[in-house]
This record gives sequence, structure tokens and C-alpha cells, in this order.
Amino acid sequence: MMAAIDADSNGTVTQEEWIQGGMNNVPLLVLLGLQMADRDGQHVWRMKHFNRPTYCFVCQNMLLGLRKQGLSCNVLLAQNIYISFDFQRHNECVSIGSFNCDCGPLKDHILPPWTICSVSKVSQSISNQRRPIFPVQGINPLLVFMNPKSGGKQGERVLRKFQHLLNPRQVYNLSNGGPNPGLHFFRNLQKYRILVCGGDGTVGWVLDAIDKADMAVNPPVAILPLGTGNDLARCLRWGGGYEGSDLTEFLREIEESSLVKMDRWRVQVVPNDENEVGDPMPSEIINNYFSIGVDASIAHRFHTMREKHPQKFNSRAKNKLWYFELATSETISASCKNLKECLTIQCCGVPLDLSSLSLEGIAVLNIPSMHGGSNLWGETKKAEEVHKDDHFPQVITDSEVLEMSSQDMSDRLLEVVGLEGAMEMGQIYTGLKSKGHRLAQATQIMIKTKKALPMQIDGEPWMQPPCTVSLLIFELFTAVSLSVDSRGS
Ligand SMILES: CCCCC/C=C\C/C=C\C/C=C\C/C=C\CCCC(=O)O[C@@H](CO)COC(=O)CCCCCCCCCCCCCCCCC
Ligand SMILES: Nc1ncnc2c1ncn2[C@@H]1O[C@H](COP(=O)(O)OP(=O)(O)OP(=O)(O)O)[C@@H](O)[C@H]1O
Repeated sequence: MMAAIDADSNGTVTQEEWIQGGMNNVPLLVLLGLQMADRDGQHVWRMKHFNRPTYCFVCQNMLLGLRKQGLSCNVLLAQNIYISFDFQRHNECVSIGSFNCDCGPLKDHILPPWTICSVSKVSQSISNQRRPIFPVQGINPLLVFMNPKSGGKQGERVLRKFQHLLNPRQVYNLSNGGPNPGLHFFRNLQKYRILVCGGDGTVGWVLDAIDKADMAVNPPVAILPLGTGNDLARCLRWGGGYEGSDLTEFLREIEESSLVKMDRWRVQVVPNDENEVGDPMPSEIINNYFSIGVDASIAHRFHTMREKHPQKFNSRAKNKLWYFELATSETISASCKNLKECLTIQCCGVPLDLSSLSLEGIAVLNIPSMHGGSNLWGETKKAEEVHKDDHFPQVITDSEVLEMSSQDMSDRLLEVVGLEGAMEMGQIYTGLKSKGHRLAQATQIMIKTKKALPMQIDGEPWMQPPCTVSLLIFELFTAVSLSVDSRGS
């Protein structure tokens, strides 16, 4: 430490060097009990005891000693509130390299505390949540939303871990006011990413809030799959369900991810009888799929039971068992048999002929995953694929052409698939059957129902009295996807 204050390196420390060193030298300031900073967002270096083997960020050697082995950087968020970064170093190494920490190995994701408006700059009466961020160039922090209700029930632990790894002010629990407080806090930033920790319903909830917030930039969205089905996360290669793996590694995968476009669809439901009140519709936007009949009936019963007895649905495995039990009882009761007598379907004005089929369900797909990983449209052999260009028809109902037509989540086409029942769904889920009945591909779909039927949008079910359902393109949406190379599939 003395060497660091001996400015002319002559082996002695003069009074001027001592005073000057006292101003600049961090260990000396710490020894003197002076803080390095007292303003929001500033760095405060403190002597610290490290319980675990810890390495110096400058020389990469271990911090040795019994008591306080080295300095750790803490950043002042507000009066007496600090966050600490893994940016520790030896006393001797403190004068080497940058004085300020750069937020450490996860700097690409961290919201630097000094970008947050300080208490003195904004009225003290404004709550922490409301303080804006300075629109600093060159940062791309991650805004994290977590839903503790999602099926895997890992939310609380994940929240704490992200609060530790990142700046706690960029991590939001959706149970405390939904997505709006976080979106509002980040509103000044030109560039940021969103991470949704939850199931398909949660992703839809956040996308819906982004639409309604009418923001200057629409940030790309990555997913940590905490739900039960996690169909969108599967398609974007974030996995079928988080199993407790290293979240630092997951954050690195977000850095390496690429952007993909995805269609989103608007759904309008007009009841035949205005006075017949059904359940409220969960959403007016479809990201993943829409369905009527057998699977919506299973999803509706699951949803109702989960609302009533949440303690029975406290893990992903238990939830899947419930789905299996409900699917088995649906097979026996066949509550949606003879569906073709209860509805008609038109694709861009072309009526579908369902007379030769015995169906219990109709699924309309935007993504190639449903029911927690089933590909209902099925694979199309590359060699046989029909090439789609701008002149490609907006509706296909010819069964031979459909057999050669592949599914794409950004082609402005929806796929219509017929389902025979829960047993067939089980066969597709287990791979015993390769697909459902391909009925059509189209840019516009209209379904008229003649009796009350269960319906679902992205896994959120409801009971709908007789009505007309119209599906129309809403927008192309940018989601973050893992690049094919980084996970190899
Ligand atoms: C030859 C028969 C094959 C039987 C197949 C046997 C076993 C299937 C094995 C496991 C399936 C178990 C559970 C499904 C797992 C996850 C489902 C998650 C779905 C989900 O989360 O979706 C929601 C949101 O994403 C939306 O909910 C739905 O869409 C509800 C659909 C649930 C699909 C369930 C598919 C599995 C059906 C299994 C049918 C078994 C029939 C047994 C018949 C016995 C007759 C006496
Ligand atoms: N748009 C929303 N608004 C308010 N709460 C929502 C919304 N979407 C989901 N939720 C709540 O979050 C809970 C969990 O939904 P989520 O979709 O994340 O998990 P899941 O149903 O287990 O997973 P998955 O949909 O992937 O099968 C829902 O039961 C509901 O209570």
C-alpha cells in the first residue's frame, strides 16, 4: 500500500505524498474509515472477509488470509442501500486497472446503478419504483419479470438469484402490480431486453402489457420456462421447463441469442346472443395457438381446479399428472364428441368440409408446439416442401398440398388441425402418432359455434356461449431466440 502512495518511487513517503495518497488510495481511505463515495450510484470499496475461496479480479490469484482478505466493490443505490458486485481484489492490486468496477462478468445485462436518477435529482416524495433511468448510450440491460404462480413453482428462488446476480432494481415480481412498474421504470432506455420467467400465460401477459404501454422501442423478449407447458419457450429453444441449472450460464446464452420474428394474431369473439354471459376472454391476442373442444375442456378443468386448490398444483410433475388424469376422464366422458355438428369453419371465406371426420377438437396454430411439446401439424419432409412466395395463396385446403406444406411462425399463415380426442393427443404427445388432421392454412379464419364450448388461447381457457370467432393478423413480433448453433438443435 505504501508503494502505491510513494508517487516518485524514491522509497520514502513525504507529507504531500501521504496527503495526496490519502485522497487517492482506496485501502488507506478504508483504513481511515472514510467512504469512497456518498452519492447514489457511486462505488464504495470496503475491506471484506470472504467465506468461500475468492479470486482477485486483477491478478486472478486467491485472496488469502484469516480475517478481511481484500476489497469488495459496493455500489450505493440510495441512502444506506448497497449492492455488491463480484469485483473483489487484493489491497495491493487496487491501484492496478480501473478504479471503478464495470459491473463484472454480467455487465451486458446489469442495469448500472449510476444510470438510476439519484434521490437528490428527483423529489424525495417519488417512490423508488418510479425513479427513471438516465437514457445512457451503450447499455443493454435486462428487465426481468417473474411469475411466482407459474406451474413449476420455482419463481421465488429464481427471483432471489436474479436479484443477487443483477441489480435488484431490474428484477420484478409480477404478483406486485404486473408488468407495468418495470416497463415504466425502463421507459427512457433506447435499448434493453426483457426476460420473462414464467409459462405461456405469463409471456402473453407481458407482451400484452408491452402493446398497451405504447413504448418508443419494443424490446426483444427471452423466456426462462417456469410454466407447465412452456410451448413458446420450446419453439424459441429456451427449453421445456427450467430444472435449476446455472442462471449465470443462462444469462450468457441470452447474450449469444439471435432475434426471430413471430406473427401475432387478433381474436374477436362476438356472442350470438348479447345477453348470454360466458366467462371473460383471457386475451384478445394469440401468440401461440387457439383451440376449441377436447383440449380446451381439459385445460378448463385443470384451470378451475388449480384456482380452487392451488396447493395441489405445486410442481410441474404434479401438474402433468393432473393433465393426464383429466385427459383420461375426458376420454371416457367425450364431452366434445360430434364437434362438427356444433360448429362451422371458414378460411378466407372457404368453408371446410368436416363431414368425413370424427373430431372432438379444432386447434389453430401459430407455433409448432402445443400441449406441452406436441407438434400437431407434424413435420414436412424438406424434399417435398412447397415453396411459398408473395404470390402464394392466402388459403390452402387441398389435402395433397397441405401434406407438402410446412409450418412457419412468421409466414402470416395459421394452421388448422382437427383432433379426434384425448387418446389421439396422448399418441401425438408420446410420438406414437406423427400429427393431427391437417385441415387448412390461411391468413383469416372464422368459426361459428352453435352451443357453449370450451375454448383456449395460449393455454388460458374459458367457457364460451355460442358465438362467431374471427382470427386476423395483428403484427409481426420480435422475440429473442437462441441461435441454432448455440444449443445444436
Ligand atoms: C395409446 C394411448 C396413448 C396414451 C398416452 C399415454 C400417456 C401420455 C403420457 C403423458 C402425458 C401426461 C401429461 C401431459 C403433460 C403435459 C401437458 C401439459 C399441457 C399444457 O400445459 O397445456 C396447457 C398450456 O400449455 C394447455 O392445456 C391443454 O392444452 C390441455 C391439454 C393437455 C394435453 C395432455 C396430453 C396427454 C393426454 C394423455 C391422454 C391419455 C389418455 C388415456 C386414455 C385411457 C383410457 C381409459
Ligand atoms: N394475463 C394474465 N394476467 C394475470 N394473471 C395471469 C395472466 N396470465 C397468467 N396469469 C397467472 O399466472 C398463472 C400461471 O400462468 P403461466 O402460464 O405462467 O403458468 P402455467 O399455466 O403453469 O404454464 P403454461 O401456460 O406454460 O402451461 C395463471 O394461473 C394465472 O394465475
